Amino acid sequence: MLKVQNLQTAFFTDKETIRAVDGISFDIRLGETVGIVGESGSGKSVTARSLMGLVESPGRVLDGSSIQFHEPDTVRQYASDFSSRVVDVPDLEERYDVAELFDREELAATPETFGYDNRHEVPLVDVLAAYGPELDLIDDKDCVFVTRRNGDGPSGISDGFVEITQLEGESLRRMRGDHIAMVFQDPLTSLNPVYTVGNQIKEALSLHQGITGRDATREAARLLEAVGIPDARRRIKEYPHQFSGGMRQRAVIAMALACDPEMLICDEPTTALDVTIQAQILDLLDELQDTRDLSIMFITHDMGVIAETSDRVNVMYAGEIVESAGVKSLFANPKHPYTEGLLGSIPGQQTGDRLNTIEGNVPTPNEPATYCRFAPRCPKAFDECSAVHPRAVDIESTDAEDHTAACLLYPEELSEQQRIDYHELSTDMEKY
Ligand SMILES: Nc1ncnc2c1ncn2[C@@H]1O[C@H](COP(=O)(O)OP(=O)(O)OP(=O)(O)O)[C@@H](O)[C@H]1O
Ligand code: NI
Repeated sequence: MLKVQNLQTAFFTDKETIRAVDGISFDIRLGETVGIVGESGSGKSVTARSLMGLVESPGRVLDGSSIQFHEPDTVRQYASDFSSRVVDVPDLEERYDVAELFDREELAATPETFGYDNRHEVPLVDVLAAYGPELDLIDDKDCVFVTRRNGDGPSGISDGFVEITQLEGESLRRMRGDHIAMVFQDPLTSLNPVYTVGNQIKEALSLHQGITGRDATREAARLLEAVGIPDARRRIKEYPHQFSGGMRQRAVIAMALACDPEMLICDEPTTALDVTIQAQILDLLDELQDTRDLSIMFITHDMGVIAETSDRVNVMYAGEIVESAGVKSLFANPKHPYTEGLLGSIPGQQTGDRLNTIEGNVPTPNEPATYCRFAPRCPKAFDECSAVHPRAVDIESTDAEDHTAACLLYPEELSEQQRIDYHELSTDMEKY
């Protein structure tokens, strides 16, 4: 559904360049919940804002980043609404040899940037999505999405994606409302205090689904009921301040659903709520996901919440993903010392009487990562950790999902010197 590759988002301030998101890759499949977890300042919210095209100056998503939204109906709709922006992949594949593109100077990437060892394996579409304009393969302004055809016109499109980083104006607004919706920590940022809750939901219905008048009133009440607000017909006439915190967050979720999105991004949606209400909201999201086949990206700093919500998890630290795994594998077999630290700080999980938290704070990533950013806080760090940047290593998984950890302790079966070479030289594992 969503494929994020080498996403880099930086803030350019007078003083420094903050690499808030520094080359992360992950994907989200249809109907699944993917968790993003990490301490304050690790880059979770900037990741979410990047996916929504909501990064504000002095920040921007850097060239070479790719965010692909794959959903055939969406792609067909965009192809018909923005027809000058279609790129025909099979046609380009006939004209360009991917391996040769890596000889060009404009391609500031290696096959590894795209997740491949060998340049002949990299699909042209991946290069196109991130570097199409730089390589003059596609036009800078026109081409926002890429399709594979097996027939003429939008109905002939069988596969493809919308490249979100290239969207602007109307096409971006539509992606944000119609296809990806967001729920924030504080429901009051999404609700306008001077309009009734019902009117705000009706506004979203009109804007994104073209439902107006009495139909909209009926639908708004139905949505409030669906998110578990009792006496919905009466409550749509109330203002946000007449709702409790938990009810407000339910109303915000109803507003998000009024757009009928395929994907929901939840940025700490329950952090401001007390524990009982938090559990109710998590149950609600779970139920909505089942009934609507929603894909959810769930951001939290709380490993306990991850355990309850997520199918797969990406652990973020200082702008990077340091570990990625299925939720069972991550909890049963955490590999990165940072993940171990996060798991150790779940209340109720401590051994002994001292609360087990990680000392110190997330550093501001204001220079390229040439070493492990967690090393200064890591109980298992050794000298080379401050000199070599670790890359993601495949770990044997305890469930069906891929499991990777970016840490110089792995691959475990190698000697320390071999591991350092492996990370430093990006050598093929087969060499060992
Ligand atoms: N508008 C901005 N200008 C400059 N730096 C920013 C801006 N927004 C975010 N940052 C920086 O980007 C980094 C990541 O911030 P982000 O908000 O994504 O963290 P987070 O993981 O969501 O943390 P939290 O759990 O506190 O919400 C931080 O170092 C932050 O200071
Ligand atoms: Ni945040």
